[in-house]
Amino acid sequence: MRYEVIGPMAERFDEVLTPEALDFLVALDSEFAARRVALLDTRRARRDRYATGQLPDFLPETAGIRADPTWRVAPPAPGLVDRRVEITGPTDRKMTVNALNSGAKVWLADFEDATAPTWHNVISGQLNLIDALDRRIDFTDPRGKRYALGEELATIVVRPRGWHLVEKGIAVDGRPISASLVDFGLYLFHCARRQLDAGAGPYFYLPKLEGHREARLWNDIFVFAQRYLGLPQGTIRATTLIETITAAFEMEEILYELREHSAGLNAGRWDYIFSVIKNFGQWPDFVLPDRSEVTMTVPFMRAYTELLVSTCHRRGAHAIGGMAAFIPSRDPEVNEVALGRVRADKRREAGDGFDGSWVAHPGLVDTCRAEFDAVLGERPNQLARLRDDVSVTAADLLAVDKTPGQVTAAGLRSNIAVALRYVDAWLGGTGAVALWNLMEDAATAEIARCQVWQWLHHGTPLADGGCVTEDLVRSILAAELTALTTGREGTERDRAEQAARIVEDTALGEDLPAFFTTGAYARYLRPNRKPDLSAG
Ligand SMILES: CC(=O)SCCNC(=O)CCNC(=O)[C@H](O)C(C)(C)COP(=O)(O)OP(=O)(O)OC[C@H]1O[C@@H](n2cnc3c(N)ncnc32)[C@H](O)[C@@H]1OP(=O)(O)O
Ligand SMILES: O=CC(=O)O
Ligand SMILES: [Mg+2]
Repeated sequence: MRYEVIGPMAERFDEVLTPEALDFLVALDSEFAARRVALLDTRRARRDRYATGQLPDFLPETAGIRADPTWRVAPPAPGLVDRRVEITGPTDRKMTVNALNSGAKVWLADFEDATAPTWHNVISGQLNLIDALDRRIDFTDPRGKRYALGEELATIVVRPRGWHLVEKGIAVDGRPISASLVDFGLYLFHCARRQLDAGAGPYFYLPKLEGHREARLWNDIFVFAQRYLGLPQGTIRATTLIETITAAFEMEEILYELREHSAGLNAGRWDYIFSVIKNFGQWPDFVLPDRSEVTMTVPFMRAYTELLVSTCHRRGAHAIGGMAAFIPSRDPEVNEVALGRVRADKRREAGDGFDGSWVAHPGLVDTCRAEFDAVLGERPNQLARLRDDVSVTAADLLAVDKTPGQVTAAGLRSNIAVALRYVDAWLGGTGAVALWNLMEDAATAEIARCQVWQWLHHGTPLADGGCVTEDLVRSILAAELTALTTGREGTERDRAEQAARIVEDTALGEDLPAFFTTGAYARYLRPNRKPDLSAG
């Protein structure tokens, strides 16, 4: 097999893209690329079945795994015993230093929801991880602010991109390679030994899995990679995000497949909501109210998190909570509301038995820690707290019609504005942004554009009068585009117009595309350093 590096070699990229590291990626690709493609076909077929009215259920063929009380996942690895606060964020240099110094126990170094997958972001992110482990990442920014690693650093857990994405910057036999394999493979190749030397290990978060066969693929990749690199089997640890409705029916099986390498499950709430709309959005019983009303306490979300905690603890695995999207604000009143919402969210999670949770911003670390401290005290986790009181059925997981709330004109406008502005930022190379006091990333933007599609598809009535029509959506999109482009010239203006086209293509069509990122990446993000504005 022949590889070709298509992305340009910026300064020091040769330290990441060494011949040996590229050989490793090729070995991963030749062993696993076909299985990835087959699993993506399975995803499509499953979605087609849901389109004909079938609903998911717990699998009869794996009932034995669920009924067997004897198996457990591996005990927590060094650095992953106490995970009461985890900060997430992209891997640019400043965020890397800030996240590692934030006081959180874990940093989820994100190549997924929080990163726009430009070639530059992907490779420089890997370089930053290497530099952080070598403690040569300190720098002074143009404002004169000094960034330097402190003494007590968060444990790094890398989240590679999901199976749906490819990386065009590296081709194997003329095809773009799987983005998951690039992010996983480069990090493992360069950083596994560095992490072991530092007393931790190569740890991962696995995003957007749709079932246990995808977990089995990851497990087989881990076994192969450890053998290839001479690492003891079981060195890698992975926390799987349960962020699709289909994976919610296979939590036990996912833990089982990965058990030697598993570090638990995480409640990826935003992609979860996206997945519910994506899979069942065409059915009237699944129409959701305004995004702000789909909270963690509505019945179908509550069922999902309760099942997650009880499943994890029965198997000795960490249950990690999700992201409250509120971020600190410089406006004291707004800030107080945001902190209050985050506090309530983390209090509920700690009380429910989660072992820790996520924050999106260093300013929220203390809030999250205080809530988990109040429940955990000196204990590093609450794995011993079995939730035998929990009993969740398939109907509970699918009780979307019990979600209270309304669809409003403001909710529709907000979704259109968020989708447009987020996609615009993403095309410009930024994968997480603050919009109207909320953290928005790929998962939340997917909800926004899918809700527009869903309401349009059903001609959903608006609580304020009228209903959602194509004319209405187009007129709001046009107004939001005007607002966004005011004062912009040239390529900046072109980028906003591209973003509007992406929103149109992925929210206004007859069919609902599975991800906006796949088409937008194929068409607009070229593996050159600057976003390519000549496409379309
Ligand atoms: C659905 C999911 O998957 S959730 C997980 C994926 N999403 C994320 O990880 C989002 C992470 N959060 C972020 O990217 C950022 O917080 C944003 C974009 C939402 C807001 O960032 P900003 O606009 O820079 O916020 P703000 O100005 O308040 O930041 C203050 C400081 O904190 C830093 N900071 C903010 N968030 C983070 C973070 N997550 N990690 C590290 N540093 C951070 C900023 O870099 C800034 O540093 P500086 O003072 O040295 O310049
Ligand atoms: O990745 C997390 C999510 O909520 O989505
Ligand atoms: Mg997600």
